[in-house]
Amino acid sequence: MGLLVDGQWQDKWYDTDSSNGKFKREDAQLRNWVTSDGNAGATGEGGFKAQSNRYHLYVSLACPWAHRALIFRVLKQLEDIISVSVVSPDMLNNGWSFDKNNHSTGDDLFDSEYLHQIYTKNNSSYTGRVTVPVLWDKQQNKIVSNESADIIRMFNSAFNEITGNFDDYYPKELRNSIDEINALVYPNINNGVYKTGFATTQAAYEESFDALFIALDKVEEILSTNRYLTGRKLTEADWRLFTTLIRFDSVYVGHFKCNLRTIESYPLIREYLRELYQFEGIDKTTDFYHIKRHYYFSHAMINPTQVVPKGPQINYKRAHNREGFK
Ligand SMILES: N[C@@H](CCC(=O)N[C@@H](CS)C(=O)NCC(=O)O)C(=O)O
Repeated sequence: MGLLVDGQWQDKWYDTDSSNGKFKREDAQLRNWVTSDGNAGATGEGGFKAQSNRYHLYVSLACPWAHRALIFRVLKQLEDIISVSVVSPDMLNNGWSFDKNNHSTGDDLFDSEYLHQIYTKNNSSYTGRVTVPVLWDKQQNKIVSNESADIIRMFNSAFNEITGNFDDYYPKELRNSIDEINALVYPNINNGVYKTGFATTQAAYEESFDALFIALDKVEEILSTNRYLTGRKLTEADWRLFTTLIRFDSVYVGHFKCNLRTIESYPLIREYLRELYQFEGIDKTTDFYHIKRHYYFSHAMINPTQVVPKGPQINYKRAHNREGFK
């Protein structure tokens, strides 16, 4: 675990001393957009036109943020258009690696050993954390984006003319509701589990723990009247929540001490989670070996023995009861 400083790799854990034990996630720095015509998107520079076989996605199958991108690649039928390399689940002294002997596909573009080499290929004096997902432009040999929230919006619409898939997970009429749900889910749940698990003081831990379960209770309440988070239509907001829910009972309950309740103990969320998991193509984006191995083996500061738990045994494929909801 570490980061790049002026292009040099430094092995360092997150600094929580300067924030009273609170984990603060660094903002993604590389924020260009692939667009259908190559014009600049909401942030960054232009020049990234949607084209078949031009872009490559670097992911970890363990990571909830990278998982979003993989899900949108499947939902939007981009599998033949955007290629993928998967890092090893073990993120140790050199950060994410491409060790083919340890469950990585290898780096299909440059055969690099570590993901930080992709960041320095893009900018030889880069300073910052080396995170997944990364969207790489094979034509210009540079990083388009390392922000999953942006990457899923690009995938949602930029390639529509190429794939003929016009499914819209961020439709105009629902944008306000989606943004509202994201504002509840991101800080309290998606990032909330990390804030809880990486807290290094009791007070910081309890603060995010409480906020996390208040937010999950709120989600349970929403799902009592709505099939999906914003109503009848499955949107980006649901997929953003899904990647945390599917890791929750296997990892966050134990490893991150998010143990007031399990997802299996929420009568509505557990069914909703199954519905999303059973959506076509989603199970193949979800890998519980990578998920459990990454967290329990890589965070030696939290789990020094690196022993990975065998359970829990949960059948995400059993029938769910969400069909009745309108
Ligand atoms: N804002 C980023 C966050 C990505 C992120 O933090 N990924 C984690 C893996 S789950 C990572 O690569 N962490 C490495 C590190 O922090 O050094 C996004 O959503 O794309």
